[in-house]
Amino acid sequence: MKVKVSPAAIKGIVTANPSKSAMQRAVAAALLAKGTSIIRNPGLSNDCLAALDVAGRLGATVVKKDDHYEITSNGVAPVSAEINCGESGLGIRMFTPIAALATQPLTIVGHGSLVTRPMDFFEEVLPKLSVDCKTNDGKLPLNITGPLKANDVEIDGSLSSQFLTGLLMAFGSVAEKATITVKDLKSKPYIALTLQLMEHFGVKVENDNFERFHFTSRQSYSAVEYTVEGDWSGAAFLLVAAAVAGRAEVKHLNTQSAQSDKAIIQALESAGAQIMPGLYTVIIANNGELKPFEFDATDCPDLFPPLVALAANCKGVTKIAGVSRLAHKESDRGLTLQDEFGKMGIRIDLDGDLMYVHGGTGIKGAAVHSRNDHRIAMACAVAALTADGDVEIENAEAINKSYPEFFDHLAQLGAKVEVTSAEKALNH
Ligand SMILES: O=C(O)C1=C[C@@H](OP(=O)(O)O)[C@@H](O)[C@H](O)C1
Ligand SMILES: C=C(OP(=O)(O)O)C(=O)O
Repeated sequence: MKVKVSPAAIKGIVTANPSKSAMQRAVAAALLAKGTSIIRNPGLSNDCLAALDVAGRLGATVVKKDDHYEITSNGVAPVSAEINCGESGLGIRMFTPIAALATQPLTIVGHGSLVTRPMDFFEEVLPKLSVDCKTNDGKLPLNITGPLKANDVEIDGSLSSQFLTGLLMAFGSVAEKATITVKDLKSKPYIALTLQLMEHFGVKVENDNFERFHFTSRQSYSAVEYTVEGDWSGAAFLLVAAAVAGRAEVKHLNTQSAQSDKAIIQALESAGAQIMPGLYTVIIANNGELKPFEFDATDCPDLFPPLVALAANCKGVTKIAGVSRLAHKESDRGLTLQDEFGKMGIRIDLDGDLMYVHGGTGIKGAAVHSRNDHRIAMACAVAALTADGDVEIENAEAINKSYPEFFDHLAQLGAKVEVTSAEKALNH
């Protein structure tokens, strides 16, 4: 699908989409619980739908009601030998240790960018937990045979926090006395979100400074009701759109959330946008010329694309740290942002872990490509708002991975969005 976004002023009110990070975790906890859990404000993005499918294949009964899902489970009891995690990095890294609680051999697959993302971790760590694991040279498919035994284990958290989320969730239902020790953990706030979610479902884990996670006695997940929070990662694009091109109110955003990407507020503040946060709503407005800023996105890597769209509108050079966290996302996002924003006349320099965005030089109308990366499509759409002409985004359907409502929300805020071709694009 090709979508054309034209320059426009932003004005209006919109409700944030449900967080896929929170929704996928809740689906996993509901699978691990015994009884019926209710998930309100459910996400319907591809990653969320993949999580629901995985829960079904691992034995839960998933029923969609008007405004919520009912997930009934008796713990992990696979009804299929193959589990498909779609394109979700969190999905595969979280559900693999959970699936390994079962005794039967399972094959875990995915598609799109997921087939090129690193999974060596499992081959290294799962055998230490009594799980036989074979990867395809560190990539998908994974073949595992459990059952996983939760004992003391030391892991490396530098590539992704998602592996630790998976181990914590799985240990939560079987560990008696065990400690997970993690070295060099990145994306820490995502682990805070995992612990918060586990506690909501009745499993409590103590930690020392996010370095050691202690399970001290056998616990079990309870089937409960859970309401999915609004998504700071998706909303970041709308908040930046408001900061560069007008004013918007985004509702259903919890400013006390454990989500890492609420840090977008700090960047908007440094850039000089006007910010009016409530408890469950955020109003952002343009406040005249935006200033370049410095920001460390090491622990909130998904903010890079909206930060680049913001920086492109700030007069001067913005410096963002954490580029090394981007190499293994849906695309190699440092390079993708450099290429696609380059087409719109914005110079981006990459220097090791640092990104320099040369902003305020004028954004040009151009034809760009999402590179099958949802956050690149959304960043280009936001950049279009202040461009000197239309920006046409090829493979714009990539947004469905996390935020299918994105173009509708942008249009609701006054952007001119037009589907110029419904045909699926060839990969770039
Ligand atoms: O746990 C999660 O929900 C996520 C963790 C982050 O990954 P890393 O830990 O690999 O940075 C983030 O980039 C991803 O989009 C979602
Ligand atoms: C990297 C992302 O997700 P995941 O790793 O879960 O595929 C993302 O949403 O930007």
